[in-house]
Amino acid sequence: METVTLHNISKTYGKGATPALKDVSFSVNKGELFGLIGPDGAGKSTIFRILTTLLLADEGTATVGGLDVVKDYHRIRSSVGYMPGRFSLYQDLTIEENLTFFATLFGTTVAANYELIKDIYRQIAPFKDRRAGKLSGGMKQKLALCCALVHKPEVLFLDEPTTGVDAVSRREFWDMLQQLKQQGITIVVSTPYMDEARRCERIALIQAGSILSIDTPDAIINAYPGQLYALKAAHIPHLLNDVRGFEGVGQCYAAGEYLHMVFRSGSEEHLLAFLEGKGHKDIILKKIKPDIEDCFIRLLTTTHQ
Ligand SMILES: Nc1ncnc2c1ncn2[C@@H]1O[C@H](COP(=O)(O)OP(=O)(O)OP(=O)(O)O)[C@@H](O)[C@H]1O
Repeated sequence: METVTLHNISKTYGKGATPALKDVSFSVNKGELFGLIGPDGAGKSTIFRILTTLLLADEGTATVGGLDVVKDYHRIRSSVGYMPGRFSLYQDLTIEENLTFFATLFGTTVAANYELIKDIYRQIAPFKDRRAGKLSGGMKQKLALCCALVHKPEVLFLDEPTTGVDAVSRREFWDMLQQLKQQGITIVVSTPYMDEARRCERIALIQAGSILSIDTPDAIINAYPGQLYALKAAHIPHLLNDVRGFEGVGQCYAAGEYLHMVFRSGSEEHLLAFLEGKGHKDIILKKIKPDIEDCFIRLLTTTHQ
């Protein structure tokens, strides 16, 4: 059953501006952990603002829990949890005061829905008298999640919850989301970190207001056309220039300590001979499986050609 739907949603902020969303359509199933994956400015926050009824789309329709975001905005607001990208807590209130405040706002109490938040809250409870402004990034994130959950929402919208948080806290956060999913909550989460896509059941890759692809991470990876290679040599900056000068190579870009590349028409032997001729040493060229970032880059060029 579909819990969140968007049909042909478009949005432009102000006259003459570049559209933030262009004809976006997708749906999220009940109980699904769905990821919106894309770089800054892709349009992720705009989608969240429309779905949480804070912003009107110019065109298209959207529903949450079967309710229309325009007509039924009031009912939607009480049935969803929203953790906006920018830190949304009251800096001068303590952990406990923030949580009580959000519970009161929704006409409930912390005790009434404690079961849902207890595993997360336990981790920050030792600091419950500390002001939110004095918490670490990871603790702020846990508190914000508790506040978004305290009224037991059916759908949870999390806008870049792991941005600016350390690697361990990021991993812990995704573990928490898996646990919430077990409790039947539908979760829509955005991230600019491609490696986090793997933690979602399905993802939408989004760029410049358009959806490039929607599927499971595995299906997106399996749909990668052709063979991807990783290439390394003693001097990487020159290598990138030289490879780009070789006719038979299609895309080539830096990816960690390697370059990732695909052949357009050339072969491994020809490329190796070409690079050796340019004086490159210790060359490693190997076939690799793409990750989500490779798929994203590939989709970007095929979509914009
Ligand atoms: N209030 C606003 N007024 C004008 N333009 C806006 C506003 N909010 C967003 N935009 C523009 O709309 C586009 C999409 O922005 P959006 O915030 O939805 O992207 P995002 O993927 O969430 O990225 P970010 O992480 O940077 O917020 C961007 O070009 C952005 O500059």
